[in-house]
Amino acid sequence: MDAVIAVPEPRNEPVRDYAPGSAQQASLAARLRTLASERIDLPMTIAGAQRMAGGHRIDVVQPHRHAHVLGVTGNATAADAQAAVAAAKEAAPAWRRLSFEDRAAIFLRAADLLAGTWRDTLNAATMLGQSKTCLQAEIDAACELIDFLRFNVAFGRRLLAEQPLSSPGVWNQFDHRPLEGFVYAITPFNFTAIAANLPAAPALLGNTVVWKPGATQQFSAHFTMRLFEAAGLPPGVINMVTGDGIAVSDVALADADLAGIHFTGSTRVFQHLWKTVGENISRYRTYPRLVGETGGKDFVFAHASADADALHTALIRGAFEYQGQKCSAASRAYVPRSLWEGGLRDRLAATAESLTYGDVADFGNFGGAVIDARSFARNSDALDRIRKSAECTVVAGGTADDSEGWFVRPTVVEGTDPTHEIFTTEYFGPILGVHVYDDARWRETLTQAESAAPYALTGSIFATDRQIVAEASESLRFAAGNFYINDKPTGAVVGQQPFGGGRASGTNDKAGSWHNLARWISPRTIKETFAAPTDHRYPHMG
Ligand SMILES: NC(=O)c1ccc[n+]([C@@H]2O[C@H](COP(=O)([O-])OP(=O)(O)OC[C@H]3O[C@@H](n4cnc5c(N)ncnc54)[C@H](O)[C@@H]3O)[C@@H](O)[C@H]2O)c1
Ligand SMILES: N[C@@H](CCC=O)C(=O)O
Repeated sequence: MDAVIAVPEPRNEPVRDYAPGSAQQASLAARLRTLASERIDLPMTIAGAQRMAGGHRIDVVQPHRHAHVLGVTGNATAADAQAAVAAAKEAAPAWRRLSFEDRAAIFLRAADLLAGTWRDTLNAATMLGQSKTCLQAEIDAACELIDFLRFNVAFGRRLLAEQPLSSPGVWNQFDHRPLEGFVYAITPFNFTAIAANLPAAPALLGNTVVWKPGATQQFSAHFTMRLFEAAGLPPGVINMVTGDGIAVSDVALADADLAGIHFTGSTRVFQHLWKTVGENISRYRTYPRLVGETGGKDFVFAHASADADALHTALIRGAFEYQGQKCSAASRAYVPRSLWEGGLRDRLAATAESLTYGDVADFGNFGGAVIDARSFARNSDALDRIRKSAECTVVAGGTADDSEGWFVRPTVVEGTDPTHEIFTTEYFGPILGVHVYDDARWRETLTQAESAAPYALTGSIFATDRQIVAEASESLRFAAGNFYINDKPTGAVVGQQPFGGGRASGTNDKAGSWHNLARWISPRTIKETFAAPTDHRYPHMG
């Protein structure tokens, strides 16, 4: 078709509230019961074919009831990885020849399916496999993923429209090529939407992908792959391999056609991948694009002029929603003594103690369990150290129990030393460190907080005094890629707060924005001259 096609104008997907007695809650509860009653195979998908990975078997369980196995997956071997890389290469020519509109239609259809008949399935899988409450699943597996799919099409269309100037007699064009080679997408356990977006965004722009989800997210990743297929994704465009990824990296990072890594996860793993690419740099046909969004130690800085009610709610939601397992979670707070001793400490402690963590299929619970035994050990070991530390006072929580699920209680710790590990280390659990400062020392405290941790992902300032807001915003300019004024540091919405951070938090390529999509194209500049010169001599030569 000869036309410049407009794409549908995206709007953020409305969030359902699943109120008690609603048809929405009843329908989701029914899907939860069905998925929990089955024990399914969680295979790889390579060139459109499903088969179990060749390595050892891994049980995928409900974190809040770890004896309950939802499905069984396998660890991908080097042979599995080679098959996935080969399938991505094989599918590439036909996929990149399809028009942008044809590719976009597949992902727009996936968004519509997810907004409709697939919504309960992906939400229920995310609740059971990742221990999210219905609201936390809804804002992730439904709304954020629908938004990624729809907004990326609009951002992609805008990128393709970007063309160079042409002077008289010349026509200059950008050919927005996909990368030359395959993209390796490696995704974290904590967001179903991120896991889906990391392979989908490069694929939209004509790349083919090897996707390695986190093993503990494999239950919802399985249904995400089925959703893409239902939307018409051709075989080989996204090839999903399962397990820990070690053998997959051995193969993919050594391949001459590795064109990019799209990673979200811990800083440690991303640095390992980057170093390996560096060691292999002379093997590659082209320099691989390295996009990684990684860890955080996200802060809330409160000034004495802050609204105490808003601050209290932001700390509770920011630190303890999804058990503190958002990369954006508030895990360190700086609070003036007047507010802390004026009631905030007691209120925060009482609310934290009242939060119910339990089975997420019980819609009355505020949260669930942390993801696995490794996370439980990391958090309970930290609590042991905190309890023994002379610089720390546990104000709420401080306990953990893994007898049925990997439960860590919402914990508030007052710390006198702002260089203590509670202000510098990412625990990825429900532990909030609070440093209480003398009101007059807010500026020194702000300066210390700015670089207390190596990360720079999210952060908030709470103040009603505009001078303070302006000064803090300037002083903290490089301390967070997503900065919030009088709001919690979590809950970024696609198209509204493009997400990502700097320093040890990543390459800040802003998932769900044109900035990220630009990393998955390699423009070719074409100059055509209509009346080419036919005399090599210049006028100044006489
Ligand atoms: N900045 C962001 O946008 C963002 C978003 C979500 C999560 N995170 C971060 O992710 C972390 C939590 O997620 P996680 O526990 O899944 O992270 P992780 O780093 O443990 O794992 C991430 C992925 O890397 C894989 N992996 C590990 N070693 C590998 C290797 N050698 N080769 C290939 N794959 C390998 C894992 O299996 C998983 O799929 C936290 O640090 C959190 O801050 C960041
Ligand atoms: N984008 C999410 C966090 C993603 C990381 O886990 C938020 O803004 O809360």
